[in-house]
Amino acid sequence: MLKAVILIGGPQKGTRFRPLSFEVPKPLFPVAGVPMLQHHIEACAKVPNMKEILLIGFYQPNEELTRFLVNAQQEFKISIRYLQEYAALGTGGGIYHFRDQIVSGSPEAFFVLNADVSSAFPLTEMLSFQKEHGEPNSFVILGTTANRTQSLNYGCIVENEETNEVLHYVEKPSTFVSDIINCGIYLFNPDIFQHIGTVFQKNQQDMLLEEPTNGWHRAEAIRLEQDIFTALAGQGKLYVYKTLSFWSQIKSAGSAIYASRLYLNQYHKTHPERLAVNKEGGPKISGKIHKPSVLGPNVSIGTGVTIGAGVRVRESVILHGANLQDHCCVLNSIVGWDSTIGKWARVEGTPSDPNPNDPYAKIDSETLFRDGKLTPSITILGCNVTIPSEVIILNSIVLPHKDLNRGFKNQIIL
Ligand SMILES: Nc1nc2c(ncn2[C@@H]2O[C@H](COP(=O)(O)OP(=O)(O)O[C@H]3O[C@H](CO)[C@@H](O)[C@H](O)[C@@H]3O)[C@@H](O)[C@H]2O)c(=O)[nH]1
Repeated sequence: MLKAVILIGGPQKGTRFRPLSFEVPKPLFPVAGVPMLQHHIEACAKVPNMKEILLIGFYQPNEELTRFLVNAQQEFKISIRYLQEYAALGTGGGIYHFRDQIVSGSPEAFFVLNADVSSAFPLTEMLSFQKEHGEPNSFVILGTTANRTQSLNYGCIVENEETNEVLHYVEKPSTFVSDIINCGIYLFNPDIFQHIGTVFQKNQQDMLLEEPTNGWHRAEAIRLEQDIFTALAGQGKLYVYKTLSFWSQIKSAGSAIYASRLYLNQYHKTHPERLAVNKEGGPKISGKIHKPSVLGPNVSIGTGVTIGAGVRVRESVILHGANLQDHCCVLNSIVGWDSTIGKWARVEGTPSDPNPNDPYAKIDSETLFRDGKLTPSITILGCNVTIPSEVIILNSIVLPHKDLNRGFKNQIIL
């Protein structure tokens, strides 16, 4: 029997997602029309013999999360539970803290997935790889290739090219180590807890030797990457399965639009019913869309959205209840819940897509500011924002409930 754990983190971590994360926890933000996490859950539920999915994080359970869990359990007919950490315990500390829940029922193996990635999730392939390669109780990291410069933003893996054993692991190195990067998707078995346990014991001893500190939970804060993988590399225990299928991180709102595009491409095969097509009997788009409007490519429209005549939308996410009035234009933007864009207004952002001429390029999740200036990025309208008619909003972030009276360029409107 198998299980899966999804690491959903907690509120402090979603800062590059503001102001969208004010309304909805980042893991529930819609990517390609469904909550980010649903893609993980769908992939896990498809794996034969999968018995349970555990979400581990330090969000306070709220109505939105509970509703999502109840709906997902019904839709995917699998047990899904949320386990809340008492503090941020890191990527290894959370699974260690809840190890009894994970090993209950004696799963022979379990997946661990970072919530903030989009992927084709080749989980069954990882299982077959584990059976064919490596020692019976070895662990598998999903890897992909990045270009040299961007590899520094990820965990980097040096492998034995014949056996795929991980010989060397460095988390976000400062100089080039390898172009194989960690995708944040792992296949473990209960043996992993012995390794995490050793680090926990050591942390506890170190703490006893130190001056009393304020973080009493520090021994339990353990990072899989730096504390576990680095030590396991070269021990014949850790292997890398390299995928050629799509994979991208979702750190910023801009990368959510890019991830939507990746999933929408996949929907042609996996979920054609979720795609709008221009034909009789095609999927019904909720909301009122007038004929001369042009939507796409890569546009997701939430429920209850109203779109007037002659509207143009591309590379954007329109969240539920928004109202796009006649002839407005929305490019590379996220339009928040219940926001209104006036007639002939133009809301535009700058995409941060990976270089299309480099097959190994990844999306750069830029910081908000560079050299004291706002980095041009997609435009984000928080919820319930009103943009007047005939103005231009360019590369800006508008906080919720703003009623703008003119156009803005390269600004955060508080
Ligand atoms: N439960 C829990 N989850 C956490 C915690 N800290 C982080 N997470 C979750 O763990 C995932 C990794 O988050 P980060 O710690 O921010 O790491 P990162 O910069 O995304 O890098 C990781 O992912 C890359 C791939 O996207 C890897 O390349 C890299 O090696 C590393 O694993 C995210 O889904 C985040 O929500 C924690 O204390 N508790």
